Amino acid sequence: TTKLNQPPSPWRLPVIGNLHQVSLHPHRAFRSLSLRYGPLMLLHFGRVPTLVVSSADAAHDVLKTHDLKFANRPKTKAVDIIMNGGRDIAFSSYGEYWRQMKSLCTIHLLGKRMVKSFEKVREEEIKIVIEKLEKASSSSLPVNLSRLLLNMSNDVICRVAMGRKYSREENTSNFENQLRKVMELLGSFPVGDYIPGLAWIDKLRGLDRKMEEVSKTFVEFLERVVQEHVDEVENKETLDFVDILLQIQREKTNGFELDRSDIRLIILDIFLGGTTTFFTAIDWAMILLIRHPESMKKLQEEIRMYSRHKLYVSEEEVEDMKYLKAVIKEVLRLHPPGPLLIPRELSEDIKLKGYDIAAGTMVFINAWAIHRDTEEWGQDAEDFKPERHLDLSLDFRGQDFKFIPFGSGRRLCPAIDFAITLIEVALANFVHRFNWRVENRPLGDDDEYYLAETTGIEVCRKYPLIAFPTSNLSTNYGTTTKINVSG
Ligand code: HEM
Repeated sequence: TTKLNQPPSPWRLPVIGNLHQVSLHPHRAFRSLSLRYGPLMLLHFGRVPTLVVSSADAAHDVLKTHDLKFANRPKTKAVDIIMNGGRDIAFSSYGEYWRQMKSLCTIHLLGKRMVKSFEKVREEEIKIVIEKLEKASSSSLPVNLSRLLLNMSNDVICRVAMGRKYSREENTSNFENQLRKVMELLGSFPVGDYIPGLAWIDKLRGLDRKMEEVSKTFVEFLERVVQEHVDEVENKETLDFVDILLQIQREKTNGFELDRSDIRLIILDIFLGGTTTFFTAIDWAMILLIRHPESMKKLQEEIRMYSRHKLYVSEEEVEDMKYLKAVIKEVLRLHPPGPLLIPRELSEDIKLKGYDIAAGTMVFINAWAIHRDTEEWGQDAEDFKPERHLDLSLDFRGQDFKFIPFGSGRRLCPAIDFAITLIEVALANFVHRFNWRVENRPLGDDDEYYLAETTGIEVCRKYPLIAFPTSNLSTNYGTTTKINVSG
């Protein structure tokens, strides 16, 4: 090792390495360290060498120049138990199986034509939220907007993936709780992954048992859903993801060989990839707009210009709204739902910017830090300023390495259109129909409260957004079905 030129590393402790420096907010801890040690920094999580990438230039080298070599995901115990040994899209190693599953999802499930086919589902679910907001508005009561947005995200994904809501109406709490448990366990920190000698601690904490339990519950639930689809006889107007996957299984479309466990894993992946990310993006967008009234006003004016006299802003109208798109880009810049993307693993030894990086190194791309880099974004990089995107042709599809909320390269998120379409139309409607306010905090700690983050790899706002909607319409709404779309 004396001959190797390794990237700079902070001082580390025996056995645990740099684990004590990670903190509850790894993206923040990594940025502080990278300001001292540079944009390519080598840490050690127990026995696992871990490269942290914190500049657009270094991200370009990893995600573009050496994309193929960085295309694996690290295997963790949680992935192994819950995701069936990582035989799925998000976690499996780069290879033939992953290639097949990803192209199947990109083309058959998440392509533009499919996204369009679910327009009605989005509209219905957004109107359900609008109806609740109208009720709160007429009685001047606050709503737990975060809860409403999370339910909406869940319900859209449920209907798109499985044809109906397996949710609150019938025991959803069960389904939603299980989903939350999976997320928590996938983001948990099994000590044994990094320090094998201490794997007994995970057993003692009951982590292994919880993972096995949650995996079993999900297999049973998803198996029931797939079987219900097999047993269905009626011809459906709109096919959901399970229908399409079963069709592909029957017809072996494009040579895809799918078994039941593949179908179950794809659906689970869609839930894991979709639910919190949608919710997180809209939740941040709402609080940032509420706290920046000048941006809120500009956005409301733009929406009114394109959709005057309409009760519902359609997806077609949203297409031309440049300021709305700039707002969403700014939200994803400041608060990417996956601030460190999803970790990668290097498959062979390479040289990167003159440094030697060994095969097996785990890699975090600190998108959060890159999105706030003053060299790339200017001195006001920390400020919420949607205007900065109006003159930039910068896109989030993985070509501009200073802006990578959906990642880049082979592992790019396959659901960009799917995600952005819902975020745009939902935000346009909530902002168009209502004026919003939140109460000032009695202790004057507004920033600490409203901008606080959860811990872990997927980061949302910590505290629920309790807000007061005031309807912009005098119309009274009874039920969702009475809402007149054309106005
Ligand atoms: C605002 C919404 C979303 C954001 C910000 C987001 C972000 C990301 C990121 C950062 C990655 C990792 C990329 C990389 O390693 O380079 C990813 C991967 C992935 N996302 Fe998304 N995502 C969103 C919505 C969704 C939705 C709605 C779905 C499913 C319907 C989804 C499914 C996936 C899947 C399956 C992968 C794994 C791809 C692979 O490993 O090849 N995502 N996403």
